Amino acid sequence: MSDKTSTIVYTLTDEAPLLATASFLPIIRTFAAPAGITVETSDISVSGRILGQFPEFLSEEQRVTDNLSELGKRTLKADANIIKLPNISASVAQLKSAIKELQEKGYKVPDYPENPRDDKEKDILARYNKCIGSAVNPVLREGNSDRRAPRAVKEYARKNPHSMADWSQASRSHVSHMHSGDFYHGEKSMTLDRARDVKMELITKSGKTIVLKPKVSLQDREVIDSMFMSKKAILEFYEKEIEDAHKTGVMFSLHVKATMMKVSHPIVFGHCVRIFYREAFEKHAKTFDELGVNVNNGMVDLYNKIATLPQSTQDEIKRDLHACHEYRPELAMVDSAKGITNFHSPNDVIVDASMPAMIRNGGKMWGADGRLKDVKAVMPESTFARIYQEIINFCKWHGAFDPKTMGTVPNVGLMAQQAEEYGSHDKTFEVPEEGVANITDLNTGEVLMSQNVEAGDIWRMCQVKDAAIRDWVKLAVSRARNSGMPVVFWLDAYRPHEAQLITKVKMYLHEHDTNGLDIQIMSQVRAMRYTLERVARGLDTISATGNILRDYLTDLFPIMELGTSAKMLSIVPLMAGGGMYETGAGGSAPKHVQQLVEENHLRWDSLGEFLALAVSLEDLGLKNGNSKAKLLAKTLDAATGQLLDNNKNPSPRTGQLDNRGSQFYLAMYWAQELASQTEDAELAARFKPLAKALTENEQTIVKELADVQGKAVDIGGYYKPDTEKLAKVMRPSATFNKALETVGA
Ligand SMILES: NC(=O)C1=CN([C@@H]2O[C@H](COP(=O)(O)OP(=O)(O)OC[C@H]3O[C@@H](n4cnc5c(N)ncnc54)[C@H](OP(=O)(O)O)[C@@H]3O)[C@@H](O)[C@H]2O)C=CC1
Ligand SMILES: O=C(O)CCC(=O)C(=O)O
Ligand SMILES: [Mg+2]
Repeated sequence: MSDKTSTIVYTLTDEAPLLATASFLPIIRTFAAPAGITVETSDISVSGRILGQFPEFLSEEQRVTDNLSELGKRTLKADANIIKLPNISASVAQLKSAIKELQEKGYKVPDYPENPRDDKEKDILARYNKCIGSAVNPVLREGNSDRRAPRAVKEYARKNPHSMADWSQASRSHVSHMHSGDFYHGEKSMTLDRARDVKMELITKSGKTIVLKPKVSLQDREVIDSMFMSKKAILEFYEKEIEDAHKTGVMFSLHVKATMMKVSHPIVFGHCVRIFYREAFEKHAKTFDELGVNVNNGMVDLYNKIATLPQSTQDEIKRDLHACHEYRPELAMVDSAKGITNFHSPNDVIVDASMPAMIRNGGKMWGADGRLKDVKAVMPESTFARIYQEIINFCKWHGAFDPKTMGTVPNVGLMAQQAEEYGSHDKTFEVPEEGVANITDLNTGEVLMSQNVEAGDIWRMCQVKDAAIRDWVKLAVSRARNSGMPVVFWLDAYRPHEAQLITKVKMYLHEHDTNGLDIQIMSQVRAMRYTLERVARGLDTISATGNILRDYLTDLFPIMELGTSAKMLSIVPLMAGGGMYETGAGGSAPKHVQQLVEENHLRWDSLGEFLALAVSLEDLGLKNGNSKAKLLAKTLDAATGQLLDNNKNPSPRTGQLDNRGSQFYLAMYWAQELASQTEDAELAARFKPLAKALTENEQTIVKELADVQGKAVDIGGYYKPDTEKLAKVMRPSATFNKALETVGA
């Protein structure tokens, strides 16, 4: 057993997952060491990523390696075994706060140059841009995605159903998307006949050639798409929908994915804000221009920038903004108590989580008065928005889903190698002038695809590699075989890109023994309807989808079934042979940090980490023939089962069992399982003292963990907490800490 193959890399990320790690990592290391497993860490937090970008601004001791790139390289190795926790996909406002915190801590990283004046500032901005949005996942996801609710978790949810609000047939909530002029309607797609290098260029009406992307190397049989969103069409669409919401008296909400679609969706978001407050923006255009206000980053940007103006001007602008509300619909709120609207920041309402939350709430969102109300959910891109209308239709007709009886919908997602839209940031452009946008072969000059575009349109090219599609089909077939569930490929034959995929899926299905399997291909809306009809009858159905629907469905169904996507198993079988185990599909829940700091209670549920660790250990055991690792996995699964059976999940309420208490119980059950098994006497002997110490001191430890709650604590920072302070806060039980030491390395 070589050292290399016995290593698990555990990521250090941000917010609640990072806090939970401060307590969980010592537990993992205690259990892993007797099996010869080393647990390394890799800091890929926002602050870590920033520091990794600017070594020359830092002192020798402050410098860190670019962990994200290193970890990205590791995913290409056959022995990679990575546990990846959710991380912040930062908005510009979050990035600026992180920079400020680092500067205050003595790290001399440069300011964020919003409007770079020279090459040096342009370089700084380019480096910072690598830290914003979904900067981590696309680098690490060198495999397709397998997300599902483990049986024990599903059973737990059936026995302990979360609340689901009622749906009324009279609900007025609905989804509004564009019906022309969006990415869907003008899309072109092709499968390459051979490897080619291409460029993306704009031939302007005035005769200029603007090269937007000088070179993209494409592989043989790769699928590429060219699509654009018309600015004119989206502005008209917003005007119409805002007016419609106002006239019909429903609340207005906008749902985008500005994290993953970090180039296109902030633009899509900004247009909506400017149309909503059109009169105020027209009146103050000159001032906003001078201040460099950019509401693509949300109203927060506007409020921050006008703060430099004389009070009377600020008041006038605010008055004019408020005046717009007179003839505009009510806006959905993110935090009604603090007056934070849907327009505050493009990352506050993230479609994959926000739409399920709305559906779980009986189709309602919060209004400014703190009440739940019917809402128009605006998602400009029609491609995937329609699935939400379909589920709304279903809920209006059949009522809310019942977590006690509903079936499960696991997902097999085409994600590898920056598949589809989620890999398109570096090939997405806001068109500067009217013209023809071409994807042109660099060697032959052949124009592969061309689009007529106008100034302000968003033009992008997406790619998906043949090997990724082939691997996805293989994964779908193997999940169907292993689970016995039917699989539906959610593919729309009318959409050019998906028509190309359908051809490939049909071709690659022939490579497998599909005898006895139920595999179908259906357009999104039909697939949704078919799946929901089964869900309501308690039947299970695997969804095999592209990258965006992977993201949407792996929040949507888990939130209906389990109350959160954080309890999912989320496996990325890396194409090079290794494995990455993501912890849930959930995010990093900023309000959890606030509760910890104010009340020393962490409500974060580490169930996702427990599940990920078990599959990571199992994989290590299987690949290395390490029977101890396999046994650790088996006993951990049993311990997690006990944790669920005994209801030892964290409570959201201060004073009750929290994340630390839940982790303690996991450790106790795990140690008991190891001590009592008979497969490996050595491991049993190693863990007996720990099992005894934890069992005997259960009450003391739980009390020690509860006693610290209720008071404010200092963890020495938000984006870069102080490691020692954090360890002290997250490991407050001396009895527990001492017991862990009994195992020894
Ligand atoms: N894979 C990744 O790296 C991902 C990262 N993100 C990032 O996460 C941040 C927040 O995103 P947001 O859209 O608010 O989604 P979250 O999933 O963080 O939060 C939604 C809500 O779900 C509940 N929740 C989620 N996970 C857990 C858990 N483990 N234990 C208990 N409750 C949980 C919390 O609700 P409550 O406490 O009220 O019950 C939380 O407020 C953003 O920065 C986003 O970019 C988002 C998705 C994936
Ligand atoms: O990377 C991100 O920003 C979010 C990822 C996400 O939502 C998911 O994978 O489900
Ligand atoms: Mg998601």
